[in-house]
Amino acid sequence: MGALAEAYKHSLLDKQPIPLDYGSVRTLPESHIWLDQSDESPYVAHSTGPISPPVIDLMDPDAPRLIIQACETWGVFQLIGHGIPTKLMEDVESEAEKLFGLPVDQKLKALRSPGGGAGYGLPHISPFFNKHMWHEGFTIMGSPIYHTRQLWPQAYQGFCETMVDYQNQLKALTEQLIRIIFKSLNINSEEVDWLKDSQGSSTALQLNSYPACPDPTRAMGLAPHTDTSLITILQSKTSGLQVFKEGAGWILVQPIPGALIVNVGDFLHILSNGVFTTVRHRVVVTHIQRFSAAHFYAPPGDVIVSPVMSKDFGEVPRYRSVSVKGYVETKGKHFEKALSLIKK
Ligand SMILES: O=C(O)CCC(=O)C(=O)O
Ligand SMILES: [Fe+2]
Repeated sequence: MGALAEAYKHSLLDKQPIPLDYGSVRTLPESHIWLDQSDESPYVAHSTGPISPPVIDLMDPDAPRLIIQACETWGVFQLIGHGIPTKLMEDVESEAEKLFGLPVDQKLKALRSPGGGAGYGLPHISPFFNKHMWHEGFTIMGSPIYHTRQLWPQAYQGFCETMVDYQNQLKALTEQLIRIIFKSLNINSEEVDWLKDSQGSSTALQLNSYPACPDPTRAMGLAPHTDTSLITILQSKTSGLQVFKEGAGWILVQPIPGALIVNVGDFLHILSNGVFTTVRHRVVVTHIQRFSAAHFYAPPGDVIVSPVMSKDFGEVPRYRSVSVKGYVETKGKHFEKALSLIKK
C-alpha cells in the first residue's frame, strides 16, 4: 500500500458522518458555522492582497532558480508552460462537475469504506475539527474504476480515461519539478531509486467540490493545513484558495487561466532542513460552486527522509530523520503538531 493510502487509512474518518446533501440546504446549519473560531475565521480575508505568489514559466531558462526562490519565500507558485494540455485540464474539471452533480444517493454508493482512502466523502482532515467544512471530495488512488463503476455502472469509461491520463501526466510533471529541486539540494536524482524508476512513489488525486454556500462568510471550505506530500499540484479555474504568508496573513491565490498551482509539502520542507516552506493553506467558499483537483506525490513508505546538510541549507539538522510511513502516522495522529514533534 502506498504511503498516502496508509495516511488515509490511519485517519479517524470512520467516526465522521457523510457529506451534507448540499442541494437541499437553504441556511447554514449550526454544525457548519466557523465564525466563532476567531483568527481562523474565513471572514477576515476575502480579497486579494498587495502581494501574491510568483508565476513561473517552466520554459523560461531561469525557471530552476525562480522555482527554488519561490519554494523558499512562499512555498507556492503558479506554473505556466508546464505542458499539460488545456483540454485535459478542462476535461478533469467537467468530469468532476458531473460527478459532484449526481444525486446524493448516487454519490453515497461510492462512499469511502471504513479505513479506505479512495472514494467519495468528507475532507481527510475532518476528524481534527469540531465543525464541518463546506466540502465534498472524491479521492482516487491508482485505478479509479472500482468507485466510478458504483457511480455509473455503464458509463464510467470517459471519467476513468480522463483521470488516468491526468494522473500519469501530473506524476511525470511532478517528477520533473522534483529533479529541478533536488539539484539545488545537491541530491543526484540518478541515485534516487524511487525517482529513477518512477516506482513505489505514492500519488493521490483528490477532486474537491465546494458547493454554492448560502452564508459564505461564516463557512469554511477547507480548514488550514499543510500537505503530507513532497509536492502537490493543484488545478482550479476559480479563486478560493488562500495561502498563509508570515507577516502578511491569508493571501488569496487568483488562478491564472491554464496555470497549475504548485505547493511544497511537509516532506520537501523536512528534506530542505526547513528552508523550503510547507505552505499553510485553506479554502474559502462563495455563493458559486467551485471545483479543484489536487495531485499529491510522496516517496515510498519505507524511504527515510533526512534534512540535507550544506552551506545553503544549514549545517545543523533541524529535524530528525523520519520514514515516510512513520511521519504519515504521526501526522495522522497529531495533524499540525507533527512537524514540531520531529524537531530536533
Ligand atoms: O481546493 C483547493 O484549492 C485546495 C485543496 C487542498 O488544499 C487539498 O486538497 O489539500
Ligand atoms: Fe492541501
